[in-house]
Order: sequence, then structure tokens, then C-alpha cells
Amino acid sequence: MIFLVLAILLIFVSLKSLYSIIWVPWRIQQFFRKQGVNGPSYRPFYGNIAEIMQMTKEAQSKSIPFTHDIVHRTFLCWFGLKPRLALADPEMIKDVLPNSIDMIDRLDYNPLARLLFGQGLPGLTGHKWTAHRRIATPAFNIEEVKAWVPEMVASVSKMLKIWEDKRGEKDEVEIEVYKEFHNLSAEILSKTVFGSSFEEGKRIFELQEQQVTLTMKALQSVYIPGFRFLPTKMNKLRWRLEKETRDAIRVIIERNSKTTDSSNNLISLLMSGSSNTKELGPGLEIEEVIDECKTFYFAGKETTANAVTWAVLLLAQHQEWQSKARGEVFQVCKGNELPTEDKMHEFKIISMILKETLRLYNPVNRLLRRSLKDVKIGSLNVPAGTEFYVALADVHHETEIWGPDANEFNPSRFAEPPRHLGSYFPFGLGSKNCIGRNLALVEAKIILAMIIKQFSFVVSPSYVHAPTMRLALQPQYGAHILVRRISDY
Ligand code: HEM
Repeated sequence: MIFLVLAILLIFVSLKSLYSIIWVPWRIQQFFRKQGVNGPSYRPFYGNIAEIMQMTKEAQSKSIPFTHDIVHRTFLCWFGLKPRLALADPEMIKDVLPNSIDMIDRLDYNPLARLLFGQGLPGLTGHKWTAHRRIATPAFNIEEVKAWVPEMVASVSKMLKIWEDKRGEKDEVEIEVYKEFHNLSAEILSKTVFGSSFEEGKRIFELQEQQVTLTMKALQSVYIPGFRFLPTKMNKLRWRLEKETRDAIRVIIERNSKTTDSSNNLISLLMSGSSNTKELGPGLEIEEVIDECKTFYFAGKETTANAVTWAVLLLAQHQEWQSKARGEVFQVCKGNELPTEDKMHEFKIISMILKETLRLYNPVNRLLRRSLKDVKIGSLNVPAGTEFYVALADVHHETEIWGPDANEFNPSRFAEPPRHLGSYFPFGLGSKNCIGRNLALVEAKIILAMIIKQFSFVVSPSYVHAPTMRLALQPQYGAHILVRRISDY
């Protein structure tokens, strides 16, 4: 009798596995193919992960000419058992990103990636996200950000002084700006958003850097439920980094609560709730605040530092735009004047340069979502449970949208705002767009303006062009430029 029950159980489990591992994906694949959406065929259990990893490895193993073109198309692929629809059509993107969070929301993170981002905004869904977002938003409004300008200017001046010392008596000196801008951005973020010193923040950035490497490994494979609890060597390292990061942030939070002059920084807002949104009640629990801080430490530094790195490389390559920008800076900041908050809107050419940089080399080159219900995207019927891979980089390089010079650096295309909502979205679209946008743009303008005013620069012969995606789009081998002091500064 027992064997009969076991046999029935075995048949039941086998049939259920066949249903979800073979039948459901096959049916979904057919459903999309009938609507004209093709792509690599589904492979049981792992989907197309092996191909994706192989292609990533190949792409990372070689450098490419310093041009800005990439390949694009719309297709269906498989991330494990999950269908993933890659979208590069602005009409469809416009239907996905700003959609209601009851219909389309972010993906659940791989639990191992949560150790890096925490349960902060990008990892939250539904109404919990709404509550956190409302509390954090006032910390990044433009008036708040403008009040940070003097601190940003002081940090950039300090960095340029070090460049100048490094140059010494020489006409020009090579600077690897990728590392420089990461340190700079870390310092600015610590001082402004967290109201702490760079030294305090530095340990957190170092711990997160190590966690990034482990997160990348986790994100490239299918997560097996329960795996994160196994005491493997890598998991133990993840746990240690996580504990140290949380402890270091806790120290900053505790010190912040004892400081009287901290009412406007992010930590205070998160702890107390926003004064403008009394209906939200009290702030977040301390563990939730730590999670949000982890997110902001990571998202704030990686993105802005990489954006400025690409902008400087592009200006080093395009001397005509460097000269135009310099002309503007000398006009806005006369003599020895430094950038001030009221001058930000006068940097029109620098704004265009930043927009064009974010078009060609946006640090975030794709956005992920999933349908919670059956939805219509453009003319396509999409079943619940489908993931969307919104190919931001592809849309930003599309010749049908940007014209035949789509792969050229041409900031003048931003003299007018882009025509279509879904064609340009470096900071995302809809309610889940980037909360740190104001900070990123003001910071980037100040850094560029101050460098351009003091130095001229060209791409160093030691620079190797190999953009790579390591959570943010970055130059794989660093960004080397040769800087020369401007004689009449
Ligand atoms: C050039 C710099 C930056 C770029 C290109 C950028 C890009 C983006 C994009 C595309 C999104 C939307 C993600 C999605 O829709 O899933 C996003 C979200 C986010 N960004 Fe940024 N970002 C930048 C700077 C910053 C800074 C400086 C901070 C914080 C200090 C920040 C914090 C965040 C957070 C917390 C979210 C999640 C927002 C939410 O879910 O409510 N970002 N960013």
C-alpha cells in the first residue's frame, strides 16, 4: 500500500514539474511567437542564462574602438523559468514604466542581492514603497540640493588641488578619473545626504565595493530557494560584510540623532517621517532606515561617479565641445568665481553635454519590471508573471529616434527637449523614477564646470575603451586622461 501511495506521489510530483518546467514555458513561448515576438528558445530550468553569461564574458574579454554604437532589437528570452521580454520600442516602454504599481512593478530581487541594496526603495514594491518614497523625497528636492552646493564646491576644490600638486612642475599629468570621481562622489554624498564625514562613510563604501563583487555573482545565476542560509565560504563573507555595513551605518545614525543641526539630512527625515506628510505618521524603524541608507550609499555614488567619468572622457575626445563648455564656464563664473547655487541654471551647454552623456553612456542601462496581471503593452498581450527588460541603452542609441548620427556625441541635439516620452529616460519614467536626480545633476555640473575652468584635457594613450556593466556602466580598465593647466586661469 505504502509503495502505491509513494508511486502516486512520485507521478504527481513528476507531472507537476513537467507542467511548470516544460509545458508552461512552451505555451508562453508559443503565445508570444504567434504575436510575432521571437528570441532564443527556452531551455528547461536555466532558460538562456548560460548564453547570456557566455556573451557577457566574451564582451568583457575585449576592448572596442572608442565609438558609441551598440546593437538593438526586441525579443523574448528566458531567465530561468521566467519569460523576459526585452523592449526597445518607446511606445511600449511608455506603457510599461509609468504603469500603475498594481499592474506592473519591480522584480523581486535575488535575496543575495538584497545584502547590497537592503530593503531600500529599489527593492520595495507596493504600498511599502509608496510610504518610503514619500518620506525620503523631501531630502532631494531642488532647494535642499542647492543648499549643498558650497560643500560640493569645497570637495571638488580639494580634489583639484591634489591634481595640481600631482602635476607639480610638469606641463601635463595623467589622471585616472574613474577612481577620483568615485572618491569625490563618496565624499559629497557622505557630507550632504548623510551629514557625516568622508572618513565615516569611507568604510561603508569599501564594504559595499566587496559586496558588489559577490552580488554580481549572485545576479548571474538562478537563485535556489534557501541557498542564502547555507554556510558556504561566499555566503559567510556576504554575512560578515552585511553585518559590518549595518554596524557602521548604525553608528552614523546614532551620532546623527544626537546632533542638533541635522534636521534636513536624509537620516533625520527617514527617522522622523516628513513634516509635509503628517498623514504618514512616524518615521521608519531603525532597521528600515539602515536598509534605505545602504541603498542611497550605493545608488548615489556609483551612478553619479560613472556619469561624470563618461562626460569627462567624451569631452577629452571632443575638444570642440570642451572649448564651448569652457567658454560658458568663464562667462558664468568670471575671474576667480566658483559655481554657486544661483548659477546652476546658467550652465546650459554643460547641461546639454550631460544629457548627451547620459544618452550614450547611462550608468543604468536597463530597467526591470514584471506584470502582476495580464496587461496590454502597445499592441501586445502580455500574460501576468512576464518580466520586462527595458533596454534603455538600446532606445538611447536608436537611429530611427535620434537620426543617422545616433551613435555620435552631439550635445546640440538637446538644444530642444526630446520629442517622445519613451525615447529618453536616463533617470527612469513615472513614479519610480530616480529620487536622486537633482543631486546627481547639480553635482555633475559643478564637477565638470570646475575641472573645465582649471584644466584642459585629452584622452591618454593608456586609456582602453571597454565599457562594462557591473551594476552600473563603467570603463572596465579605468579612465585615463592627460590634464594640462589652463594658462589664463
Ligand atoms: C547620473 C546619476 C543617476 C542616474 C543615471 C540614475 C538613474 C536612475 C534610474 C534610471 C532609476 C529608476 C530605476 C527604475 O525605474 O527601476 C533610479 C532610481 C533610483 N535612484 Fe538614481 N540615478 C542617478 C543618481 C542617483 C543618486 C545621486 C541617488 C541618491 C543619492 C539615486 C538614488 C536612486 C534611488 C533610491 C532610486 C529608486 C527610486 C525609487 O524606487 O523610488 N540615484 N535612478
